[in-house]
Amino acid sequence: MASSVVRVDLDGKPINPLTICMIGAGGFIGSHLCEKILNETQHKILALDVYNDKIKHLLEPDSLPWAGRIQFHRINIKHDSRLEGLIKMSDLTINLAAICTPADYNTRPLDTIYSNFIDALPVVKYCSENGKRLIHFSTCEVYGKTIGSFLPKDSPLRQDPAYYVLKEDASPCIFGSIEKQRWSYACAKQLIERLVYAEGAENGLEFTIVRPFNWIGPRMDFIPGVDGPSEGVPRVLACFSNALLRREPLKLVDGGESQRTFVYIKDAIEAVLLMIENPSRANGHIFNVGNPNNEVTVRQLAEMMTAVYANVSGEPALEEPTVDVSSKEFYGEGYDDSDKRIPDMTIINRQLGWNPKTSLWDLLDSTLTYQHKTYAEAIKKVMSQPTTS
Ligand SMILES: NC(=O)c1ccc[n+]([C@@H]2O[C@H](COP(=O)([O-])OP(=O)(O)OC[C@H]3O[C@@H](n4cnc5c(N)ncnc54)[C@H](O)[C@@H]3O)[C@@H](O)[C@H]2O)c1
Ligand SMILES: O=C(O)[C@H]1O[C@H](OP(=O)(O)OP(=O)(O)OC[C@H]2O[C@@H](n3ccc(=O)[nH]c3=O)[C@H](O)[C@@H]2O)[C@H](O)[C@@H](O)[C@@H]1O
Repeated sequence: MASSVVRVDLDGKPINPLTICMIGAGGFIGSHLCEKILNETQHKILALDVYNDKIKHLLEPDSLPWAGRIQFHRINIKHDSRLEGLIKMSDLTINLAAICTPADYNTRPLDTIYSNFIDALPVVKYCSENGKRLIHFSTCEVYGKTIGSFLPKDSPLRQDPAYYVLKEDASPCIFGSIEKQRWSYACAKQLIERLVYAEGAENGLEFTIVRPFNWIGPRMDFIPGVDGPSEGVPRVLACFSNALLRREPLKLVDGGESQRTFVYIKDAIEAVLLMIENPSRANGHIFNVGNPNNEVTVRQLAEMMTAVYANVSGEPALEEPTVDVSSKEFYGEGYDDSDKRIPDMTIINRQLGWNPKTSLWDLLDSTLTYQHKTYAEAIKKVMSQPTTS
């Protein structure tokens, strides 16, 4: 619960209550950010989204302690004249709205580009024209592939961090060719970052850009056939959770050799709250937000999730817990992948003193406990129904 004690920022100054226009508040990150803000601060939220299932518990009933501090507006920002008014009413806008599942990047490239670039344009424009601060959500995918991935496989330089650690102010953005439509998302995100940056440089927009590195936790995406389309392909956490719940092998795309660093959503949200409440330290910056200590290959992730889920569910793992699939079979033509993603933490440490805390094992343990509690029964029901063909 938010206490009445005056909260102070990192420089010891009292934090005044803000009105925050949060676009995409009904998604995975938005739902955790709303929870954190309502529980720990006195800020008000204008929550904009086309869906609100993931924040329903925060909106109802009216007797909730924070009632009156969150207002849901069902708005599609592609075409809604209320957007500018809501931005004007707020001190700060946070834009989370996006198509951000890789299965869409090569199969729905137009929707992906519109969502991540065109639809974000009015938000940037209204913030700039009305002198409002903007926190814009980009992605670690803007880095694309590492420089090291172009070196010969046996080159010792591949072990040198200079060839793979991703730095906001130094690393280049390296994408594949145009027919590799995977990069439609990263390219759209890069261009909107450049636009936000240019609005800052030319028109004085106060902005912060966030580059999340694989934030994971409860409420991420959907479980196909339960709370999302049967044929839908969510991000890896939900794909692997779905397979574990159904007792099917986890699919490893192209051998599961790609590497990722995973950060617990609750750690990452702490960083966002620091950005919200420390504008003088966050404005004008681009921040990597990830956990460099939680690196695994996708194959290792699958093995760890299998072991954790066996503990959580009490059911032994399958004898053959994984199966290999090609990216063409799994994602279709035009897929490509980021090889390795280690965030450099210098800027966020220096500006906000933030560090992630939760190990991969611990975050998988709490997340898979949530998945089991939330979905195990529903999956059993779905699987016991006769299939229509
Ligand atoms: N989760 C991660 O690890 C991660 C990593 C990198 C970048 N990001 C970025 O962070 C942001 C949020 O990601 P998330 O994981 O919460 O995704 P999400 O899909 O769960 O949330 C996005 C929300 O935006 C809403 N939305 C999309 N288009 C909209 C529109 N036109 N009008 C209104 N609402 C709209 C969706 O309904 C959804 O609720 C995205 O910009 C994403 O690119 C997330
Ligand atoms: O989370 C992030 O930081 C960013 O990266 C994600 O991209 P990616 O990590 O490639 O997406 P995942 O679906 O989580 O896949 C991770 C890896 O697992 C693999 N994978 C995925 C699903 C599966 O069933 N099996 C499998 O091997 C993918 O090929 C990829 O190598 C998404 O693009 C965004 O949500 C976000 O911008």
